[in-house]
Amino acid sequence: MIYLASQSPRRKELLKQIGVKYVVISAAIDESPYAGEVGEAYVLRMAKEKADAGWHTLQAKANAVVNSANSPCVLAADTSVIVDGCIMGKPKSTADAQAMLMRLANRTHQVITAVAVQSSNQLETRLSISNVTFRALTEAEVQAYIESGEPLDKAGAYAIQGLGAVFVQHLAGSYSGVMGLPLAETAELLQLMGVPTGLSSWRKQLERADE
Ligand SMILES: Cc1cn([C@H]2C[C@H](O)[C@@H](COP(=O)(O)OP(=O)(O)OP(=O)(O)O)O2)c(=O)[nH]c1=O
Repeated sequence: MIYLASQSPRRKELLKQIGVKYVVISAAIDESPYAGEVGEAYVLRMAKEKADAGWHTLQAKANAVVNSANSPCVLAADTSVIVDGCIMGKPKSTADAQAMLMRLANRTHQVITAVAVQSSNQLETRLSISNVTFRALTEAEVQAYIESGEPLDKAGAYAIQGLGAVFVQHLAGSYSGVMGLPLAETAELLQLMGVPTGLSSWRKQLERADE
């Protein structure tokens, strides 16, 4: 069992996809970048701060820790879109979303997701960097996309897993990482912490069948 310090529906869905059971806890932090902070450093700092805030929430609920069979751990992540060194988080308004999407049109940008797992004596992180190429976009189709409501809670104002997929010509990297939680890296961190995934229970079943 792990504690997920995230309100992102995508992160919940992706963890479920690999058969990880979790409990959601709150982890509110200030997400403003420092002056001059570069994308990789920023997302890593955000993921660590979310994991740390989640860990403090957990400690405040002492029972959860005491009653937990295994030593608990907190998982958090952060995703940003980077273009020309500029960090794009979630748009603050529809005008902001329009500006972001027009800036991403007809070129390649990076999507960086950091994952952090905090336990009582260990903090481990992983970084996933993907390159995504958008086709050319018209103002009218961007406007229609914004009216769908999809962009407003997504970094870079689009969802590769949603209608935004029609803008994506090429992806080099991790699909789940772009969506908010890189699953290869996440599974590796969970394995380090001794948290089972769906694959580990399949492995156990296969081992039992072999006996
Ligand atoms: C680029 C991209 C981002 N996103 C989402 C993933 C994240 O939820 C969001 C980036 O914002 P984040 O600040 O990383 O996460 P969040 O505020 O949604 O959730 P929390 O901090 O509670 O964990 O953008 C997609 O769903 N699809 C995409 O293609």
